[in-house]
Amino acid sequence: MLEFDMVSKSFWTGTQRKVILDRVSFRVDLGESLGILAPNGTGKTTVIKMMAGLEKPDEGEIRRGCRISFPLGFMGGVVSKISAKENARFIARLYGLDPDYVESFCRWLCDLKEYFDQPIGTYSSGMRARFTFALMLALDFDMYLIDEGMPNSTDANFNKKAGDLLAERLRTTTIIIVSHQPQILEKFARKAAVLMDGKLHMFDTLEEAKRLYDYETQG
Ligand SMILES: Nc1ncnc2c1ncn2[C@@H]1O[C@H](COP(=O)(O)OP(=O)(O)OP(=O)(O)O)[C@@H](O)[C@H]1O
Repeated sequence: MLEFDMVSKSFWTGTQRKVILDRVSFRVDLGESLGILAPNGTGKTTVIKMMAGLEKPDEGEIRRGCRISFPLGFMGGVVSKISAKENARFIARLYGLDPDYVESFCRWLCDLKEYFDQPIGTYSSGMRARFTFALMLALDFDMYLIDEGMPNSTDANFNKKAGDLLAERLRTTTIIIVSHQPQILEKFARKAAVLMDGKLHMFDTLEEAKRLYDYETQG
């Protein structure tokens, strides 16, 4: 499980305080994938980072009772000076996994050909997105954190392979996905929440969440 207990978070922008979460409590249990709908700029990325432990709450407590992924697309642990191969093997060792397996899984999924052995600093943003997505799926997590859906890749072959794999993972793992587009959440989660004005409103269905979201964003 992942639990937020009276968690608050805000940023000082120089002229005002931007409140992301105001004493928010909720819990996500394994097997209950959750989609969080939020308009742009309300704090989707910040909340996902807090779930992963990359951003600290100002107040309150975040409890993690399972293996939670880094956010999809997060490049923090990846070193640009070395190749995808070397990164994959290094990170596999950090997580106590077989480096040969992680390397070959990533090589197959992101299909970067000879670039897989070149420094990541030479990749396009789409190639990087493909690699970090492959790496996330190669590691064994109970909960996957996804910011705004699939990686930004124009490679149709990769999108198909990655989409199928993610759908397959959904049967055995739990996904928390944040987006401003309800249609992205539909594919991943039945339970949904709306993040706005520092509060997280939880609903049993995406339909109910959409009603509040549409009302608030479209009037
Ligand atoms: N470290 C920081 N210092 C100050 N303000 C920040 C910081 N991080 C985020 N913010 C502000 O907090 C708000 C929420 O940011 P965040 O990136 O979490 O939103 P988001 O919903 O993911 O946005 P988008 O949809 O545009 O990607 C924004 O107004 C942003 O400028």
